[in-house]
Amino acid sequence: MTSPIYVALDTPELERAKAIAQRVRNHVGGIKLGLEFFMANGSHGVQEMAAIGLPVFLDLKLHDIPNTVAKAIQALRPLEPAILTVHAAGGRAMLEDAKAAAPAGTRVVAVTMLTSLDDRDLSSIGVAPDPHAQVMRLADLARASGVDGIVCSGEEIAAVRAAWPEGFFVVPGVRPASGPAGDQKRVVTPRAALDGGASILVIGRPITQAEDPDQAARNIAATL
Ligand SMILES: O=C(O)c1cc(=O)[nH]c(=O)n1[C@@H]1O[C@H](COP(=O)(O)O)[C@@H](O)[C@H]1O
Repeated sequence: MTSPIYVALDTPELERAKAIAQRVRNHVGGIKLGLEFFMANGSHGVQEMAAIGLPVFLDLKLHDIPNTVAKAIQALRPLEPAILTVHAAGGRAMLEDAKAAAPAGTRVVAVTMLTSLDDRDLSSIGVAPDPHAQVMRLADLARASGVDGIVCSGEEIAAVRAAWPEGFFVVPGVRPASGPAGDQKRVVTPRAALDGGASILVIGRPITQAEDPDQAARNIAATL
């Protein structure tokens, strides 16, 4: 069975990203490249990482007017990422245009409420302090817009899966039982996220900051 773990290679250093990917490649299902990597290495860096042979999740969390997001995705088309993120809060037209602009084989997933936020953070941006309701609302919007799925925390995944059985769901903010949460606020274990119905798990620092990333990935895989 292919591993549901996508390792988040959050580094600006191409050689470090390559080295970690090579070390963990037998214990993960794919690699995630985000803003930090993309700002430093651009499309060329993504192509070099793709050559390693694992599926690439390009996590740029696009959020702008529909035309700008669609043009940005058109510019990324040659990369043919397996997964691409946009922000659900960009609204229906943006989500529709993002999906239309993406290559046929790319799953477009909409970030709902970042796992680094909690109810107080919602209040501070003028949104009702109810993470569950906010995620469900944005999941409905994402589904109606025709994108492939959403990103949410492990706290909401079971309800999201029940409401959208065929959706593709990405769960970050997962931590092995003993690990530090760092800047993440809505955290569950990898096992709990998978049991709740996650399609894939995004795991960064628990693997990349470990003394032995390969062993860390193995240990997490053994709990699934
Ligand atoms: O879209 C994401 O991947 C994402 C969404 C979200 O709500 N929270 C979140 O942490 N992420 C990403 O998931 C990764 C989590 O990394 P760690 O906290 O180190 O495991 C980072 O690359 C984040 O950018």
